[in-house]
Amino acid sequence: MSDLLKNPVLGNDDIKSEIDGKLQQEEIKFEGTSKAEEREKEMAPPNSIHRSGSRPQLDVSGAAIQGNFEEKDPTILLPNQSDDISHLALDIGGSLIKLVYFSRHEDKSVEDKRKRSLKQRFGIPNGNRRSYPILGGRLHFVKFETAKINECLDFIRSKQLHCGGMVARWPSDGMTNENVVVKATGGGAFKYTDLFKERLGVSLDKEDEMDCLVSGANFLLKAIRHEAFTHMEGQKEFVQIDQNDLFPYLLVNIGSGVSMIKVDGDGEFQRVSGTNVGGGTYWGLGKLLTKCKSFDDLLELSQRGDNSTIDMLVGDIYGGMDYSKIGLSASTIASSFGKAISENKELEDYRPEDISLSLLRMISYNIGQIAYLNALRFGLKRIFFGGFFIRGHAYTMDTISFAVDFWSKGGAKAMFLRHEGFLGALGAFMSYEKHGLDDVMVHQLVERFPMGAPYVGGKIHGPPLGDLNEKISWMEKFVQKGTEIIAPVPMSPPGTTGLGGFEVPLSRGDTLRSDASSLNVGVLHLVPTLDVFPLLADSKMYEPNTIDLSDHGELEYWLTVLSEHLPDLVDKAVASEGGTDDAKRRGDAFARAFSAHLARLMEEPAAYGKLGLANLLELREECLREFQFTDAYRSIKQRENEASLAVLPDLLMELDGMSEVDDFDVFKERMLGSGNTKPPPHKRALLFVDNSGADIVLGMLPLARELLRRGTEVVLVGNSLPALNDVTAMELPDIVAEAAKNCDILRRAAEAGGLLVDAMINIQDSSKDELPSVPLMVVENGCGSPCIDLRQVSSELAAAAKGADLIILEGMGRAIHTNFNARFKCDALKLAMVKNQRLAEKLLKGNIYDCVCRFEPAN
Ligand SMILES: Nc1ncnc2c1ncn2[C@@H]1O[C@H](COP(=O)(O)OP(=O)(O)OP(=O)(O)O)[C@@H](O)[C@H]1O
Ligand SMILES: CC(C)(CO)[C@@H](O)C(=O)NCCC(=O)O
Ligand SMILES: [Mn+2]
Repeated sequence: MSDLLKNPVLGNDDIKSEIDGKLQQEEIKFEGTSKAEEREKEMAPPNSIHRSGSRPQLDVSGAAIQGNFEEKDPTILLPNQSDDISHLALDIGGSLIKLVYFSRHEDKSVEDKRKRSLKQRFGIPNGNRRSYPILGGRLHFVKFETAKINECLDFIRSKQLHCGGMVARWPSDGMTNENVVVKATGGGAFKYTDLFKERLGVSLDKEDEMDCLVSGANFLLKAIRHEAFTHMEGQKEFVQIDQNDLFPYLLVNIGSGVSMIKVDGDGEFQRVSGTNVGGGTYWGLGKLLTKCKSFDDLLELSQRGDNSTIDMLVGDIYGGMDYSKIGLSASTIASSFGKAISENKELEDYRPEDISLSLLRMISYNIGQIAYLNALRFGLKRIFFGGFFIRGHAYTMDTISFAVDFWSKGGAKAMFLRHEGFLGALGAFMSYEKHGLDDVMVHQLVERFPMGAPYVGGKIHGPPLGDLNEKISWMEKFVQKGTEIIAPVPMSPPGTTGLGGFEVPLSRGDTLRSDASSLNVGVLHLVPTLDVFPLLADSKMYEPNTIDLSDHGELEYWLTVLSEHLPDLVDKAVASEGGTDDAKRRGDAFARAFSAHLARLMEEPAAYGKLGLANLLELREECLREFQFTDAYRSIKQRENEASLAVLPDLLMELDGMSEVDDFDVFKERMLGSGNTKPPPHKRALLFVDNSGADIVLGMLPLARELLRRGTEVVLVGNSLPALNDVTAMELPDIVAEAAKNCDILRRAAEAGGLLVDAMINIQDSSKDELPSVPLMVVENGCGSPCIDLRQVSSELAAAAKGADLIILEGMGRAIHTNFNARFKCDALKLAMVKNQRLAEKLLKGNIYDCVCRFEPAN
């Protein structure tokens, strides 16, 4: 007997259960597709739509190479290529307007000598900036109620999203919008054409709604890691879809109405079914029956509901008995709302909570069932559900999953998409072919979760606050009034529906666990210069995180560690900015914001997608940057570097006095050989460095020096952005230059590697009395976190890695928290001191302050 039969009131206890168990992740299989089904499949209307992939012509007249002609991929300026492609796309549906818009990254990259010499050596491409004009920026996701379209128009105007690429040139000149065309889909693209022309002066370029849903879904499933997830009995489990095994699938978009689309490939699909009983039905009927003022209120009501007061159950009909012969238990819903017929009650006699739940279950089950039937009809293995009816709501997803599971007898599983309601808008955005978004690869996208919107009473109100001051003053108001604030403070644009931010569940579920999260999506950063680290043994199987935070105990522990460390971090951050009043305000706001993130994650660990310790640590750094703390450890790092550099000469002398460097067994053998055999030195070593001060100066530099002495090229790999007291790539050349003052080996290697700017000339006319040295180089790793995800590294690191045959990962973040279990194509050495008791015990069966030395030779 299935679970549905035993317990149709799915939820209650099941839903409350904590997120520590795991769903079995299986290939979804239907038990056989019959001949009749095959026939049906053939009879389906042959209206598959194929989309042309042609790209518009570039205007290359007057093209000129910018900068150095000798570069491998120089930037080409196209002065006559108009840049007025819009950076906004819309999906105007029956209930909601969805916006996807793009903001360009400021190009802060400086072409210093270090970079130029790396380019010469490795031939690093320019990040394809021109071939992907859209890259190098952020994609934002926002929604509004269609009924409040004016707010949407105001938002577009306030952000100048309607001005295309010309905003920088003529910011306030209304005339410039004349030729701007904005891609739009959904029925409203037709209905509101004139309104957009009148109010914003832009023309809407209509894109087919189904076309957009499909290209949006295909993009997400291919380009975003862990976009899809299953949700059963309160358990969310991210699914990694194999890009080469994505099609065919059934896409069920639950908007106001429901569309079911069989997707066979990019631009290859067929709308096979639909139902008019959808999200609009739930919200519309719910509004009439409960007098609720908002969709969220209605959904919240359902969480306290008991539908058996309204629904007619099998037991109501069968005198409390199961109808087991046909597999129905007494508690199965026989007829939604059926109890209302026989009782002599008015609408007022029913609890709105019960009505809402009954309605939600009726509609979700029905959609789940129709979806299953269509999947069966075409022999489809996967069903993805999108549309804003789902709204990240645990109970809704559980109900749909349950229906699919029940009807398919466990053979099929429903899957959901994190960007649920934005498929159409994303698809419309991608139809700007000049953006080249369809070529984006997984490793070029980074999702971030800024503390976007005011957060009160466990709820996020309003749109993300872009302005720093606005953010801080909101946080301050929050502090003053605490949880008493229930209404959002005025902000622009008012009255939007909870966008860009995240909400903390209101109740952990008296009856139902809420994860009232209207938007669990962050801002998508597109970074064209990111690459997959080429020395990973198996990049598909690679998992950076050593610690799995889906284990509740682990999550709790690490969240506590981070919150306990917070006051100290704030002190340091404030001090790093001179301890001014402004810095104090920002520090305070940072602390609130970061605590809010932690609280949110404690409540719902998967709120921001799949969560690992590395993500948490990066979130903290991002949050600091968000409140403009660019380098909290700046002065501490400086002090420690100076102190260490002062004792370096003595250390080097001591090391030189030793017969051989203090080594450890296997690595020692690989380096020094045994007996008479002297193994050849490595050709090039990548040293992923960690902390400033003694760590880099007295640890890694002497190690680099030993390698250089043996004739191994050394590449120091430093962070692109500051994180804790980690040394950054930017800081390394100066540290090396200081160290080189007292050491010939380092000096000559640094010269050869282009690190000593003044000495560059000497290399050119090659000093006669010195033998040429192997180079010591510095590359940035592409990240700003104490950990490193090797699926997303800088192109210069990827280029340097191509000739490397030794990797040394140093420090807790890079060698233990992440990459402890990573396997490489070449020799790898992982070095760290374990500064955490729990890790020492659990992971290494050792003690705090033990040192880890893992040497893994290439197979
Ligand atoms: N804040 C909200 N306001 C109104 N409806 C919401 C809200 N949040 C979620 N919903 C639900 O989402 C549905 C709309 O989903 P979606 O935006 O995907 O569809 P749509 O594009 O407006 O409709 P259609 O595609 O049928 O034209 C609503 O009918 C409602 O059930
Ligand atoms: C009409 C659309 C496509 C508009 O998005 C949608 O609301 C829908 O699919 N409605 C269901 C219509 C039907 O197939 O019965
Ligand atoms: Mn829609």
